Amino acid sequence: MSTPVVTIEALSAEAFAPFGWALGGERYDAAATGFSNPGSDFWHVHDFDAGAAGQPEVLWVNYRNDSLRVRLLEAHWLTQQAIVPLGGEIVQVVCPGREDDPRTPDLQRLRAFRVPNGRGVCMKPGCWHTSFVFAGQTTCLMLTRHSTTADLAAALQGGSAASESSIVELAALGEPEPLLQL
Ligand SMILES: NC(=O)N[C@@H](O)C(=O)O
Repeated sequence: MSTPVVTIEALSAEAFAPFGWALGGERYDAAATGFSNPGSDFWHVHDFDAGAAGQPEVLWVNYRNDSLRVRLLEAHWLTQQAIVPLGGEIVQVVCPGREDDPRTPDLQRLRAFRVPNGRGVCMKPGCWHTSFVFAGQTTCLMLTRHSTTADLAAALQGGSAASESSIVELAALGEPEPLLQL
């Protein structure tokens, strides 16, 4: 089974639109709700949705996987999830579910985006994903859902299946593990 190679793409709102929203940027968006003066700018970029009855949660996340090989993917079924790198960059891998089975990633449509410091992404619920760095560790601010985090942490710590998230190993699907490249 040959190893698929996936080229890491530059982040843009258009390219990321099938998976969610690209966030932020250095330039003030005068067309958005906000304000600018010589001392600061603020502007609207996204209305985060933690899902019905969801309590939005800020999570601090460190990423250290620099293998650039996609061995597993994760999806959260109730909430959007935003990731904003702080002081570094990440590579965000995203993948839609199969048309006939959203609970299984459609690996033919897997993509990877470079998310630089000062930008971010917010994924739609059900977006299969995983994250990498090029070297070292990148700390990120994450917006997610309180119950999803508690459910996922309990599952990862206890070895049980999560209810609000799914994690699949590509090998268990009989799929090759893509390698990311610039
Ligand atoms: N906490 C949590 O949900 N983490 C994962 O979704 C992830 O992408 O890191």
